[in-house]
Amino acid sequence: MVSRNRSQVKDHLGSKVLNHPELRNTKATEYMSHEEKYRYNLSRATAMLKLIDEEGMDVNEISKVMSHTVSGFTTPDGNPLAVHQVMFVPTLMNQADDDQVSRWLGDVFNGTIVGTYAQTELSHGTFVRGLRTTATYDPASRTFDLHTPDVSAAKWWPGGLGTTANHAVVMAQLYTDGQPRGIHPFMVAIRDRETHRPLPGITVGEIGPKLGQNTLNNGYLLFDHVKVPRENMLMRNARVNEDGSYTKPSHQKASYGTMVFTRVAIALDTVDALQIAATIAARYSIVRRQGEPRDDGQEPQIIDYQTQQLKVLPHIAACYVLRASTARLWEHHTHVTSEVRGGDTALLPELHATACCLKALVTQDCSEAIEALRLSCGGHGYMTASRLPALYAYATAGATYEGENTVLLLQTARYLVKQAGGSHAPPAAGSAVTYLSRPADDTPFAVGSPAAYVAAVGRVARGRVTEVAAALQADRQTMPEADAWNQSLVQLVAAALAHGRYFVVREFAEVVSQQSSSRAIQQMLQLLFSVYLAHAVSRAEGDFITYGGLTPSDIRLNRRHLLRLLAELRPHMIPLTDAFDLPDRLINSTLGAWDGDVYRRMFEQASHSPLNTDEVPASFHQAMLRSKL
Ligand SMILES: CC/C=C\C/C=C\C/C=C\C/C=C\CCCCC(=O)SCCNC(=O)CCNC(=O)[C@H](O)C(C)(C)COP(=O)(O)OP(=O)(O)OC[C@H]1O[C@@H](n2cnc3c(N)ncnc32)[C@H](O)[C@@H]1OP(=O)(O)O
Ligand SMILES: Cc1cc2nc3c(=O)[nH]c(=O)nc-3n(C[C@H](O)[C@H](O)[C@H](O)COP(=O)(O)OP(=O)(O)OC[C@H]3O[C@@H](n4cnc5c(N)ncnc54)[C@H](O)[C@@H]3O)c2cc1C
Repeated sequence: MVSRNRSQVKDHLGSKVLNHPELRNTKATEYMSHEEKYRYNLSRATAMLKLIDEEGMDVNEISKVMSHTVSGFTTPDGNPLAVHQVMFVPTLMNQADDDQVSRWLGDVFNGTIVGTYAQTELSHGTFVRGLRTTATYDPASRTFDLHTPDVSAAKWWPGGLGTTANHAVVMAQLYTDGQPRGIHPFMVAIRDRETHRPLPGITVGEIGPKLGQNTLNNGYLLFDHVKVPRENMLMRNARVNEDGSYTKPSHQKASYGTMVFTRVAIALDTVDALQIAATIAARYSIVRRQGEPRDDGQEPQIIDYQTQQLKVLPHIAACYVLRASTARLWEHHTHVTSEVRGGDTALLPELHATACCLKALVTQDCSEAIEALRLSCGGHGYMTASRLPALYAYATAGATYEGENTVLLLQTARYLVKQAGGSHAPPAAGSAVTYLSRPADDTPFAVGSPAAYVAAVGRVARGRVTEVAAALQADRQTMPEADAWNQSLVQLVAAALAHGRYFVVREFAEVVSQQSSSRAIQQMLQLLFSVYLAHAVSRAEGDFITYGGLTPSDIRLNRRHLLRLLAELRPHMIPLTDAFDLPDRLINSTLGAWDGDVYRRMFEQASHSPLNTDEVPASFHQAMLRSKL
């Protein structure tokens, strides 16, 4: 099938999903039980999977229909097949060898095999090398013995594991010839394909309610000496031969590949959630009027308060800036993956560093922004029907899963300090870290010049990285490595975030400079960029004085500049959010519909409360009688 770019995909497939016979009629799920919600979301997830199969979608198309924009409509409480689609299938495609792919993929695509990615355990998520599920090879029977040594090593969290999947890619410590060989992936049947009952030796179930995403169907899993055929270790990278001899992978972290992919997907996707939240808050801020009437006799629209502009508008700019850099990362990931498949792993370390950093920066920025946008809607933003709480719950999960953000930023920092100290292979042409080995960009700071802001963001990144690299180097002379590293953790995280910010603004500077189809569009992109940059400086004024070359007077000027820019952006707020092209059914918010009919919608949703069915609910009398009041 011919590959389509992302925006074409949206036009082509968006309407297919919205008009699909099994998807077009939605139900409110707020008052459903846990089980009813699961059934509703699972049946819709299954319809989506069939659609993906029928359409023969490629990975770009799948990324669109699995994106939060669409999946918030198809599976509003979390997709129990998300991990199957986003992690299980890609792991098979990239880590199974050709024989294994042909053995399993037919059954995966016809829906006979439904899988999950079972890595995290009760006592270990972050420290993957510390996982304690074992896979011990026995050359006599040519099987692996999968075993959970105690309850703390139970797999805990995998999405879809609870009650949905019948297979799992299990990440386990491999032992051959009595030697530990590190973490490797194994394809394991966990439930019977016909009856769906757990197979012998398997204990499996669902972990219980969470802050949000309650039908992701996260589960637990324990193995009691479960025998798995040798052919079920995924063998594209490392191999175990029949006699138990072991062949190492071409890259020591080849088995971590799925995590890199998912981090890239999460970074891209969390911006979708921000776009929805920004659209809701923008529309509500126009409709909502409150305060002393003005000359025209009307109470002011809340967006005309300067404070409200600061709460809403920078996040609209962030949608544009973060969308550009995450889309670029997605393309770069595709390129590097094909190089790695061809045996060239040279670009992998930097891809890993960038994916870690962007996943962390984007999920942190987006969850903070969505919470700010929720607060900007006052009391009504607290209601489930505004959709803002669920959007927050979604974005903040992204700060934890697929690598807790602090830990991922430390991976990036490790790469950066090595680059700054010259102890890593020099970066390839076009690398995002060449600035570390060049003199600082001394473009003088000038309010109103995006290029000057970008240079200052670069000086902050360079200053943060080189400073912490030097501190680390000095500490290494006087204390053990682990202590020296721990001594610098806070500064390392700040350095990685500063690097991420520089990456993001350079990417957007390129987007603005390359935009040539319309002068008006270019001016609008420049305005959005200026808002993003001025806001970035206002959020980290200390850094810009310490490392960025700004003076206290520049900081004061920037504060005024930001507020002026916000006033300039305000008339464009609605067209800029309309441009996200989100139909009401995808936004699904009482506050964020296109027609602005907020108050009618709020009453309409209240009418669904089961407590309003009878004038006096039976439960009231029952509870009063029991409490002897
Ligand atoms: C198609 C679909 C598209 C869109 C759909 C939309 C969105 C999807 C949205 C939602 C998805 C749904 C649900 C999400 C479900 C989430 C699932 C999970 O959470 S799965 C579990 C994830 N777990 C983690 O991420 C664990 C985090 N920890 C780690 O990754 C590792 O422990 C570590 C922190 C990287 C450390 O590893 P280790 O201890 O082994 O390594 P060192 O730190 O010692 O480093 C040594 C060396 O290796 C390099 N390195 C580490 N990792 C990688 C890598 N992945 N690739 C390349 N290189 C790597 C590291 O940089 C060091 O290099 P050196 O300095 O030595 O040169
Ligand atoms: C909704 C959801 C879905 C998930 N889905 C899956 C799934 O499908 N499959 C799967 O395998 N897993 C899944 N997970 C698990 C997830 O990947 C882990 O929870 C995540 O990687 C964080 O690990 P942790 O829970 O061990 O956190 P911890 O590491 O225990 O984090 C706790 C604190 O310790 C700090 N910390 C830990 N190590 C360090 C360090 N080295 N340096 C500094 N600080 C440190 C962290 O910064 C954090 O503040 C899911 C989790 C969630 C919430």
